[in-house]
Amino acid sequence: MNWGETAADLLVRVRRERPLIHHLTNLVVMNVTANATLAVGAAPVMAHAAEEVAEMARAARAVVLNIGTLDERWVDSMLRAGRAANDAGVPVVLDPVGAGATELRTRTAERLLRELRVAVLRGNAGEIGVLSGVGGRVQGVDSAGAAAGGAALARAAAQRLGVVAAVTGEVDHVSDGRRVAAVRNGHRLLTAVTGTGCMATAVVAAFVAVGSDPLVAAACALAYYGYAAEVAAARAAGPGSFQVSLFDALYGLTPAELAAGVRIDWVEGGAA
Ligand SMILES: Nc1ncnc2c1ncn2[C@@H]1O[C@H](COP(=O)(O)OP(=O)(O)O)[C@@H](O)[C@H]1O
Ligand SMILES: Cc1ncsc1CCOP(=O)(O)O
Ligand SMILES: [Mg+2]
Repeated sequence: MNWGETAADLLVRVRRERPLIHHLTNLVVMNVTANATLAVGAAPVMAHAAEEVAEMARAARAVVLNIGTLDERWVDSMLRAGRAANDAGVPVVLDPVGAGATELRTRTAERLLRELRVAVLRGNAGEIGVLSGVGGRVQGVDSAGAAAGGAALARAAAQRLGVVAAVTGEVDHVSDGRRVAAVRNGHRLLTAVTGTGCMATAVVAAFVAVGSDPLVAAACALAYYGYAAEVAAARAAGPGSFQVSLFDALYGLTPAELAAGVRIDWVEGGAA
């Protein structure tokens, strides 16, 4: 499989089709994830009201559920949106922000995974470690480590939870329970800006909206995002200018540049 060509094709499709991405997301990243969705070439809408989320989810090409600043009403809206998306065949992408840090977050992420069909679960190692049962620790919204490495963790999470699991970190690992891909793009400045995991999830949703294989779409999305971060870091003086440059790089990368910059390989199960 030629990962560079595949990622470039998916980027072209996002920009051509401009899929609507319905986000139920947190108060911290509401604006930056809408802008990341736009910079990729997709169309964001943020909608939380119980009265409208089912209708909006049915009209979308992907739904993002992000529990970063959850409360009871938002969880109810997430379940309604997720059920409508499942019924309409619209993929659901879950970001379990802070699962493992508090009971509420852990229980809510588990409930969403139990009651909905989640296409892609994107989280840090601690969050996925907790939710998969492999073991992990989470402090606030950050990973404090997991009981297994990324590849084993992604595979176990996918198998146990019935999802494509995308475990991010210095290297990202994406698995459907059989195949595991490693994504080696990225830059450490991503750890110096809040919301960069949530933005990664938004980019994954845009690629999953146009792709037929959620593992491949998620891996290509993370490579694109990580490569954009590499380009942005080269132009940045620190976290502030890096965040601005990241939007510019996501927007400005050409498919040919992406094809040349992608660093993905199969760790297990994929064709050569
Ligand atoms: N040490 C690192 N070096 C390079 N990229 C990283 C590093 N840590 C995380 N990233 C990247 O930052 C983004 C957010 O990942 P992560 O920090 O795991 O999520 P979260 O912000 O949800 O905890 C991902 O694109 C990931 O690849
Ligand atoms: C700081 C914070 N607190 C609640 S949500 C949030 C943003 C977390 O974003 P990310 O997981 O992408 O760093
Ligand atoms: Mg996060």
